[in-house]
Amino acid sequence: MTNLRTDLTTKKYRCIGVGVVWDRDRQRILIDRRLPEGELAGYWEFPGGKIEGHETATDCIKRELQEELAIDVEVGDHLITVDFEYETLRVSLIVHHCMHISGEPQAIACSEIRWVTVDELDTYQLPAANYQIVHALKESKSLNCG
Ligand SMILES: Nc1nc2c([nH]c(=O)n2[C@H]2C[C@H](O)[C@@H](COP(=O)(O)OP(=O)(O)OP(=O)(O)O)O2)c(=O)[nH]1
Ligand SMILES: [Mg+2]
Repeated sequence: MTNLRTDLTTKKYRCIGVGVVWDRDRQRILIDRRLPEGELAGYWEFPGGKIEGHETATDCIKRELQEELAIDVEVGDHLITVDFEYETLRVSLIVHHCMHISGEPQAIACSEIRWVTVDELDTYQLPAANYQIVHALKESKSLNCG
């Protein structure tokens, strides 16, 4: 009971807009590597960030991708929302498919960027919450391929 109360009062909660950015021929997705210090240091992720008070998830994703990677995207369909609890943080990741419109991705707020296929995602170290996203991507891919 004490632990539960401590968790409820001290655990930070953040709502994050996340983009699965497809290249023009819809073969590859953009992932970035988090900086070597801070939360989830060195993990690979889908780009995104905190939803500000006034924003929709779509607004947030468009803004974050411009700020973090200097790319312009069209935010499309919702893929999945993942609620996940880390040791010191609770997050909701609101994930949308995006189309890359323009701009060569720049590693502004991350250490590295790569375009990868859905199958290649398995070889990268991703935050625990992201496995649900990868699963949803594989499911939508198998549906698309009939
Ligand atoms: N962007 C992103 N965040 C993720 C993913 N998976 C995952 O667990 N997270 C978590 C890690 C962080 O705790 C949180 C997002 O934090 P962030 O550092 O990107 O947030 P931000 O860009 O708004 O940065 P800041 O305001 O905290 O400086 O969501 C993911 O695939 N992409
Ligand atoms: Mg971010």
